[in-house]
Amino acid sequence: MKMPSLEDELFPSTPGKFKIERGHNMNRQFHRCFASTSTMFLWALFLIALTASYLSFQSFVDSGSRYFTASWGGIQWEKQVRNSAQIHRSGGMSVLVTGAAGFVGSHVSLALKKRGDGVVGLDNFNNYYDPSLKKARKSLLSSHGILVVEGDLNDAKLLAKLFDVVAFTHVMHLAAQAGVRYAMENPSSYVHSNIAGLVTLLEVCKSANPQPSIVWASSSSVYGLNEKVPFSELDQTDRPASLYAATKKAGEEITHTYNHIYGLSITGLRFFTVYGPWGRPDMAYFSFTRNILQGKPITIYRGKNRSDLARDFTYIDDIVKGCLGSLDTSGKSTGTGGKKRGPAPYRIFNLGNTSPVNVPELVNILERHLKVKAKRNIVQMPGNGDVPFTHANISAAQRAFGYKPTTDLQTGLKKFVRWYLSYYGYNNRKNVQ
Ligand SMILES: O=C(O)[C@H]1O[C@H](OP(=O)(O)OP(=O)(O)OC[C@H]2O[C@@H](n3ccc(=O)[nH]c3=O)[C@H](O)[C@@H]2O)[C@H](O)[C@@H](O)[C@@H]1O
Repeated sequence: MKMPSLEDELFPSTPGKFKIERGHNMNRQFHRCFASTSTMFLWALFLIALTASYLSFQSFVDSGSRYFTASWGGIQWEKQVRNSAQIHRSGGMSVLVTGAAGFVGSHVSLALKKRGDGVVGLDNFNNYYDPSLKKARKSLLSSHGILVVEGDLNDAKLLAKLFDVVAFTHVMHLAAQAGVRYAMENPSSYVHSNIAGLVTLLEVCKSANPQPSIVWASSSSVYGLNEKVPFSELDQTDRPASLYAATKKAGEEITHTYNHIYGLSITGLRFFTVYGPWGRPDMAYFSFTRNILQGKPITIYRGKNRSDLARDFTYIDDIVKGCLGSLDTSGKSTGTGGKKRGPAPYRIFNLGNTSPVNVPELVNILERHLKVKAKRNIVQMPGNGDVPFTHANISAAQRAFGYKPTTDLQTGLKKFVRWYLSYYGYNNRKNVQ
């Protein structure tokens, strides 16, 4: 005798069994047939209802998770983005400013808005330095009608959405992992923002229709071990002294590729140690000010043979003028639908002050403005990516858009100290990291 298979057990109404009954009673067969048809109908209905409720649940979960995990999206949000991007002057531009809650980003955003351009900011508000300072900058921008969207450069969906909502004419790309010495502590953050984030942004820009023109922040640090002064854009830049510098140099090569293949208009700006109000707490002039006011010692690095280190410190307002000049003269991208239609501009400019000041002199100026003596701790410069000096040749930027820095370190630091004291107070009541 054949043993019932597992299949037989699960499906007792096999065709064979049904066959036997059919031979005995037609009436019963009819009823059974009718009964099984209506059962099948009910089952089908049940399955349809189940599928429909599953699908609607899924879409609820999808949209719900968007609302719970992302701070962007929705009709209201799109309206805010459009308002912020609105142009209020003839011949104006709509600019996506990345790193808008950062030091340079917030200043450039305000300057653009004030002259009637549309601005939408993007910033990930990371905690490399005190995020409350970034939030305060965001509030300042918001009071001038500028929206800063919270999101990361590597979020391609968010970037694409922003370009869906606004046909940006320009991108001012200032978001980056900054800081020369921190690269030894957290190398991957430099790759994440300065390489991966840059490529994500360029991918979205190259596919946008129309393509925007891009102006972005490179760095004076790309000159690395270059000793020829002042530093010219034509000098060698293949000997970076830090991973930070290497990622900025890589950015210059990567943007060149996108210019070459896709026809994106690119301008790279090599900033020289930018300082000023609303600045970065990780930079020397800022942390020195905090320590001097708190009576704490400051560490001053010294180079080979007891030589002082020097920087071509550049005041923020001069940098802002350079950024706006670059945007105004950037020329158009030539691609559409990800295809190049002709050659597009590729430019690199130094934006410096052209008069380097050594670090002990920077401290002297701060002492005078703060009316407090610094406790100086002078040590040999550690091998952590620093370069002994920087000095910009700015003739290329001068020719291209009349760039001419006008603020010396003495004047610029006075403005910085005034801001610092009004923001933090003499007792540094706000927690500066
Ligand atoms: O020009 C640039 O491209 C770079 O300028 C700065 O980098 P850096 O010039 O090193 O600025 P600070 O960190 O403020 O240092 C200024 C000077 O003070 C010195 N320093 C710094 C910190 C310290 O505790 N002691 C000290 O003597 C440094 O060695 C350097 O000579 C910025 O931090 C970078 O993000 C930027 O890209």
